[in-house]
Amino acid sequence: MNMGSALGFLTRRTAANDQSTPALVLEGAAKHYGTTPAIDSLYLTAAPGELITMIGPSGCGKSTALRLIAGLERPDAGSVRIAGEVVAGRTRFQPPERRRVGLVFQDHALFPHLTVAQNVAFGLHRSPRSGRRARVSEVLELVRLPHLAGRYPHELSGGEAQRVALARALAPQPAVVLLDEPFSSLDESLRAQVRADTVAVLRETGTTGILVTHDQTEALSVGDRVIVMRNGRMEQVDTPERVFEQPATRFVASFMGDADFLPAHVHNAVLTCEIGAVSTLPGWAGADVDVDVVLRPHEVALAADPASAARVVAVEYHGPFVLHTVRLASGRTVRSWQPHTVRHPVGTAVAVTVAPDTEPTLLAGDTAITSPPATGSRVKRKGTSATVPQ
Ligand SMILES: Nc1ncnc2c1ncn2[C@@H]1O[C@H](COP(=O)(O)OP(=O)(O)OP(=O)(O)O)[C@@H](O)[C@H]1O
Repeated sequence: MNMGSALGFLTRRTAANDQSTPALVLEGAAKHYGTTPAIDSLYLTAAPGELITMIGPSGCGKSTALRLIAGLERPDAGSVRIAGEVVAGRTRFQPPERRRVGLVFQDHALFPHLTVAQNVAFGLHRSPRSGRRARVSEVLELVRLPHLAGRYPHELSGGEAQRVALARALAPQPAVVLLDEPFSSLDESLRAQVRADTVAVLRETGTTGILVTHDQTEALSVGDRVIVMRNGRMEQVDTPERVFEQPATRFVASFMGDADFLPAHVHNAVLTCEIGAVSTLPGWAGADVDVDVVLRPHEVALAADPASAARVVAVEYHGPFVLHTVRLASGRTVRSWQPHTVRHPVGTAVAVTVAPDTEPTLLAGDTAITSPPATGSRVKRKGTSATVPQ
């Protein structure tokens, strides 16, 4: 049964879901440990009901960001506002239990000595006693576990425990639910189902969620927006499509999916690189400039060609597709996805081209550009630099 479709009668939109008030606002929130900035001036506005995924390398500050929002850490600077209320700022600090925030962790963090129902009721100690039992039943219904109300955590499967953790987080009707790698302890087949169920419940209840993940596919497929973090900063906050198709920086391009970078040149509005013409760039007619072009494996086409200097150097079978790595004449490599029936053996000479209609990202230095750099500015390429002609 699709859990989302069964939930209509349980939907309860809260004051926090007032569409005019952002569920969460970070304004310059920062946190240092000693001299290390774990979080460096974060700005974010999350709309009611929005689901935002957060991804970045280990140590980039994802958990610290969640801890600041939850009230488990005090910001050194900036403020945190939840459903219109300042909960951390220059003169104010609300402890976690006074914030309208729910938490779901990777390890579920259920109390082992309490039953499922008691775990869910735990967050309701501020609610009138009379309504608690009904609310516990309601959220257990929401996660499809009313029949397990009397069980203890050790009697639950991983997926069930995660749904109880979600029910507990949602019981007090928080304005924001923070989910810190909630599915990473589940095995792969279960993960997809629990993830779909969790997203359905968040959507159905109109709850705003910030979900930290290490999984790129999860970040792109679950989020209305994706935050890509790096070194305590938000490198890009954007829709999944733009994060993948129009990465703002070299780092985002390489972190979110496979990407290869080739030196390229724009002249007469045509972008060319070692493998030939890539695309035309209307609006770049006057530009004569060096850039780097970002190529993703699905954008690179291959054809056996004995006359080509490019050689296949690795072939990886991934099931639905086969990843070919090709060394070009320059020694640089690019990767190409081929359908699962296509296998160019290692050593095959191949012609490499860019798939038609590709609109690749261009980089000047580490930053993506969508228009020609200003005349006379310096365009830095990794390891080189060039001056845009006057
Ligand atoms: N209590 C602490 N004391 C000192 N340094 C800390 C503390 N907590 C985190 N840090 C440091 O702050 C930085 C950010 O850590 P954080 O746990 O937020 O990263 P993360 O992105 O969640 O990492 P991961 O993906 O590995 O969980 C790291 O350099 C970490 O070593």
